[in-house]
Amino acid sequence: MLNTSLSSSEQRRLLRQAMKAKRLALSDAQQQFAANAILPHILTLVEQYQAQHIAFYQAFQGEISPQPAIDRLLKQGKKIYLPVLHPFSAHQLLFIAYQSPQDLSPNRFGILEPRLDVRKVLPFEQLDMLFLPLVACDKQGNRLGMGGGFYDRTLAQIPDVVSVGLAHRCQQVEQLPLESWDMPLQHLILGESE
Ligand SMILES: Nc1nc2c(c(=O)[nH]1)N(C=O)[C@@H](CNc1ccc(C(=O)N[C@@H](CCC(=O)O)C(=O)O)cc1)CN2
Ligand SMILES: Nc1ncnc2c1ncn2[C@@H]1O[C@H](COP(=O)(O)OP(=O)(O)OP(=O)(O)O)[C@@H](O)[C@H]1O
Repeated sequence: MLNTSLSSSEQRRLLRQAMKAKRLALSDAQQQFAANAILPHILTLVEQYQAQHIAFYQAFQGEISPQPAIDRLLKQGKKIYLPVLHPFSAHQLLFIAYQSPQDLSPNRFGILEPRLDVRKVLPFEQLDMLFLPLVACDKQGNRLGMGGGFYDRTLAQIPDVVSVGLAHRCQQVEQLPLESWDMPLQHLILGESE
């Protein structure tokens, strides 16, 4: 996978392109299968850490969907949050409480997010667990995202949060080309698509 004649940023760009295409090529049935396959692993980790305030995301462009877990954890009385693009601060995320699909509208990338309501913003330090989407990951738990640095910045600001990457098995490579600011994940849950 690594081609040493290319710079790290060029390798990362090419890997992003290839892995986004892989994700998008999965059928609806494969997506459904994978989303259900990760559900028990998510529930076990939440139980293990006794997490109360938990952030997920709304899947887009072929990302593995955490929706079955969101629905189940809401029923258990957990507090669920979703990332919202900060209105003024570039490349920063806020986490807003989520209760139902009616709370959501698309942001500038077309990703569904809760409407910004200052009363629903969670201070970073209160977040117990953060489930993150990714474009590619490796066997050491390193993560490559969409390239905005949103989650790397967030993780740098919440060093104590339990970070869990969610992905399709086909998004894992042997070793990612890394940069100094990359934040490794504590856990990785990979869904088989069939
Ligand atoms: N589901 C989900 N939500 C998420 C993320 C994510 O990766 N997945 N993010 C994780 O960071 C943040 C949003 N970051 C994003 C960064 C880049 C692009 C994107 O489509 N970039 C285009 C260029 C578009 C443009 O410049 O206008 C591209 O890569 O082609 C989308 C989301 C917050 N919410
Ligand atoms: N903690 C940080 N503080 C400031 N800048 C950062 C930080 N982390 C990453 N960046 C910047 O963000 C940009 C994108 O980083 P990178 O390509 O690693 O994003 P990514 O991990 O793919 O995206 P994301 O984290 O949003 O999923 C880089 O230019 C990097 O310098």
